[in-house]
Order: sequence, then C-alpha cells, then structure tokens
Amino acid sequence: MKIIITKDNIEGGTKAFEIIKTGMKNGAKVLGLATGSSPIPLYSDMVDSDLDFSDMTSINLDEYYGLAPDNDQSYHYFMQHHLFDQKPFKHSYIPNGLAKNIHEEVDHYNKIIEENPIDIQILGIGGNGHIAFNEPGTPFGSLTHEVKLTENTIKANSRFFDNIDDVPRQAICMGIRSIMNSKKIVLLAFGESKQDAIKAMIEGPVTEEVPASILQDHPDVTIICDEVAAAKLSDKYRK
Ligand SMILES: N[C@@H]1[C@@H](O)[C@H](O)[C@@H](COP(=O)(O)O)O[C@@H]1O
Repeated sequence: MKIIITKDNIEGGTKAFEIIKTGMKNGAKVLGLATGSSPIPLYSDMVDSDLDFSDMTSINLDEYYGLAPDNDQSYHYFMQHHLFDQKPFKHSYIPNGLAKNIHEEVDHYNKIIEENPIDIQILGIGGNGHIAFNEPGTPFGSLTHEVKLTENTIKANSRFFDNIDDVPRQAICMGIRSIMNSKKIVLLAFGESKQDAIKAMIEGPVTEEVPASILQDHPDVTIICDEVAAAKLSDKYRK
C-alpha cells in the first residue's frame, strides 16, 4: 500500500486528481467512482480541469434502494451535481435504486462491471471500515448485492438527511471482489472519524470484520488521508 498523508482534503483531492490524470494519459478508460464527502475535492478538480471524459465510462459503487434519481439524497443526484452535469462521460452507470426487481438489477450491474473492467477505482471508507456499502462481515468474494445498512452507517449517513428516519435501510452495492478486480485503487479518508478505520485497514489483520483491510492484498493501492485521519498510524507508515 502506498500511503500519502496530506495537510487537508483539498490537497488530498489534488493528489487523487494527479493519479487520475496520469492514468488517463496511460490509457485508463473506465473509472470506478464513489460518493460521500471524501471525493468531493477530487471531483471539483476534475470539473475545473481541461480533461475530457466524453469517451470514458464511469461505474459507481452503490445506490440507496428506494430513492429516485432526482431525490437530492440519492447517489445519482450527487454524481450529477458534483461531476456529470459539468463533465459528462460516454457511459455512466449507477445501480437503479428504484428497480422493481432487485435481483435482476444486481445481475444487470454485475454484467456491466464484467464488461467494463475498472482501470482506476476511487473509494472512501466508513468509520467501521466499510468500503462502498460493504459492511463488516461481507464476504471478500462478494459481487454486487443487496445490502441491509447497519445502525452505525445509518447514523453516520443521517448527517446528509433532514431526519434519521429518512435514511434508506437498504442499498445496492458493488461487491468486494469486484472492487479488488480494479487495476488501481485510490482510497480517500479525512478527519478524526476515520482514524480507527485507517489504522485497522493498514495495520490490522486482513479480516472480513474490517472490509477495507482486504486492500492490503491488492497490488496497486494508494491511500490518501490527511494528518488527522492518519494520527493513529504507527510511525513507519507516517513518513
Ligand atoms: N456508501 C458511502 C461510502 O462509499 C463512503 O465511503 C462512506 C464515507 O463517506 P464520507 O466520505 O462522507 O465520510 O459513506 C457512505 O457509506
């Protein structure tokens, strides 16, 4: 794992942007994208850049089940607002949160991922070590699946909603095996609430109880975090 410690999330976004820019120069055509607050500075650098994504494909990690794309808490809305309105891609895929048949949607999404191998996957991390909505205990071999969100995640994500009761209890989420199949992975994490997750991901055992710990086994992962998120790391990781 390569670890980059930055002053703040803005510098972190710039570092991630540089990786994407270099990746595109080297032929990357499919970006795996994430939601949450962590990638926002990266998306703003992408929007402000002269890069053209119109011949590229994006595949998002997840979507709440039960939210319409125009609901301002949906991940569809988030991506339109932060990136796609300003920088359209040739194809942008996000799970359909209104799919009538969730099992068909899961199969459909797995096919999309299989047909479009991800060159660079952007990730955030939950305070409990989740990646996308792959909660602790999710099998490392999982493909796209239906998720029941944990109380911990519902509580953490309620900061974006008017009321905790409005947070959907289910989501459709890319599985850990699909994330691990990406050629390159860039994980962004900022702030105090990520300290324990960052330490467990980098220094702890590889265990399904900490989904992000599997990244230790990936050949090309860059962790970008700020000083605060990195505060509990042992010195050897903090150079
Ligand atoms: N499904 C998303 C994750 O993909 C994201 O990594 C996490 C952390 O979000 P933030 O970056 O806002 O801390 O939140 C949600 O649970």
